[in-house]
Amino acid sequence: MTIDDRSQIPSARRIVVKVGSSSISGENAGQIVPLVDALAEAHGRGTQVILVSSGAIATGTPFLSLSERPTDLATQQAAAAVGQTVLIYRYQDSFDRYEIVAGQVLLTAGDMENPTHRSNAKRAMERLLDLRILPIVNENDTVATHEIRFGDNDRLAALVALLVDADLLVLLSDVDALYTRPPHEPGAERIEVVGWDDELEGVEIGSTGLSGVGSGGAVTKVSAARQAAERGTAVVLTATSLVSQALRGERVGTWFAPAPDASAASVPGSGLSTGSTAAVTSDAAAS
Ligand SMILES: Nc1ncnc2c1ncn2[C@@H]1O[C@H](COP(=O)(O)OP(=O)(O)O)[C@@H](O)[C@H]1O
Ligand SMILES: N[C@@H](CCC(=O)OP(=O)(O)O)C(=O)O
Repeated sequence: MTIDDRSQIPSARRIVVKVGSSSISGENAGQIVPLVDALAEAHGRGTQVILVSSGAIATGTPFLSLSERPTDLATQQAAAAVGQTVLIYRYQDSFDRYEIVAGQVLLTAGDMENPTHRSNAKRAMERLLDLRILPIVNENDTVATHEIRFGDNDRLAALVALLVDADLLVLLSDVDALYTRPPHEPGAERIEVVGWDDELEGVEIGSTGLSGVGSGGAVTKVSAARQAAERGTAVVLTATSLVSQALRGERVGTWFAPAPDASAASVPGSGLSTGSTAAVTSDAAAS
């Protein structure tokens, strides 16, 4: 189904929620519990929920006795190998409170481009959802290389949303919305709605935030949101602390309106769509 408005979110059939490293690692590791509460609430009303979670490298870093996120690929892979198991344990421990079983799915960019791997991933995901298991997806960091890495999980989340034909993609971050400029800068204003085909004229989108933990920043979030919206999947970009309000359909974050005729904007066979900029519009114009 097409979700045209936030108020329809509670009746979504299938949603993908993406959370970034900065929101669920380090001093924010405690945010896993309220995140799981919100996902369990949606799961409990019959929505099929897929979580795309970053955080393997950030979670693993202290276990390697490193004080900062490693910069070289091999140490990132080592940190991810250690951190991914800890991360999944933390999620499952929290989902146990609701008797929800999670399933780990690790994907690479190559998997999404290779038709056989892609259909294998789709089949596995569909089966997990049929079985009422909640898939937790991350990039397969230990086998990915610089050339094939997604580079950020925002794009991975958009690809997963398209793969499983989700009604809604929720991109969570450490800021509550997309702003007209990096939110710590003076004069930054919250953007309520972005039309699927408008240009973000005058909007300054920075890379990663002050935490130094994430890797994508708002650039990758806007790009991922556009890719999904152009293909007809609605997107909410908001803070991890507002996920339960977002999933209840409250007016939080930035709403990326889905294209009414998704096929018109797509590139056949690529799984992605064209266009590199989005636009700020008034609420009335875009919704
Ligand atoms: N125009 C903007 N609107 C919102 N956030 C922005 C903007 N420009 C830069 N950012 C930054 O992007 C950061 C989110 O990206 P990142 O740190 O990679 O987080 P995550 O780990 O959640 O992916 C925010 O902390 C914010 O400071
Ligand atoms: N796959 C990596 C994600 C890298 C990353 O930091 O992504 P993000 O926090 O979404 O910007 C990990 O789990 O550490």
